[in-house]
Amino acid sequence: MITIENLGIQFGTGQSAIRALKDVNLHVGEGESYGLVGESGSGKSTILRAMVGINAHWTGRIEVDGEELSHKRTVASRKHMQMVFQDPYGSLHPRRTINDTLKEPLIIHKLDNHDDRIVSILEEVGLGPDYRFRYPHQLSGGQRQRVAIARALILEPRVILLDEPTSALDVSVQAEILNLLSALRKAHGLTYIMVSHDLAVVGHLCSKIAVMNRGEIIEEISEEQLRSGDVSHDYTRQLWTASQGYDRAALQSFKEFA
Ligand SMILES: Nc1ncnc2c1ncn2[C@@H]1O[C@H](COP(=O)(O)OP(=O)(O)OP(=O)(O)O)[C@@H](O)[C@H]1O
Repeated sequence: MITIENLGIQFGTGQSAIRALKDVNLHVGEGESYGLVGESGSGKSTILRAMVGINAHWTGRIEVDGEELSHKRTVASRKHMQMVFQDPYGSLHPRRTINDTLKEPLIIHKLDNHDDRIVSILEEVGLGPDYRFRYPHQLSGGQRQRVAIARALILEPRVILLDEPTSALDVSVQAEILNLLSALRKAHGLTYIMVSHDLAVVGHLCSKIAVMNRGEIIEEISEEQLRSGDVSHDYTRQLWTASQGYDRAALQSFKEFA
């Protein structure tokens, strides 16, 4: 479904140039959920931004659903690949009702039956029709992120790119949103790429995970490796230990205390 070959991006020139991506290669099968983890600045979001055309000066090859992407995306080509951002408040217009927010992509992409589509998508993301004419500030963080997911889903895309979709939320709400994303993927046969700096969050949703460091994928790990911790790269092991994190640390300190 998604194939990326030798993807490279440089920001700036000369001495101040940053090679944000260096020959990134990855493949995501149809209906799969693929995670990108790594510390801040490792290049995770840059991959998603190149795919949706926000970063347009990439080199290499990106193929989605059998179509090779050009550097400039057309409206039609954007419909099938939607992105959900980290900050649901920042990504929703404060003076637009939820109805207006959900209607906008339908108008841009010339889809009909606006009312039916809006009511049904709100229900799918767990928000009843009462929310339809509210403004973002009248919703909780989790509810706002549900609206952002509805906005992506209303165009019936095949691919959704998730850029830290839960990191602005409380831990209990994070799990709800991850469960919702997982259910939607199964119900609609969606393909996901999800970025996070947290291996535990990505592990909740993804069956394959690429670990990034300084613009490169240094290791790709499977669900089984994630469970067992059988990883080869030291950096991946550090991330894995941190994700097992606090139970073990707590146990260790308990032993020391005893
Ligand atoms: N538009 C830009 N102009 C200049 N440098 C950029 C730009 N976008 C990203 N970078 C740089 O590219 C590198 C990768 O950034 P990117 O946002 O992809 O990292 P990330 O792994 O997603 O980190 P984070 O988790 O903090 O979002 C960083 O060094 C960043 O400063």
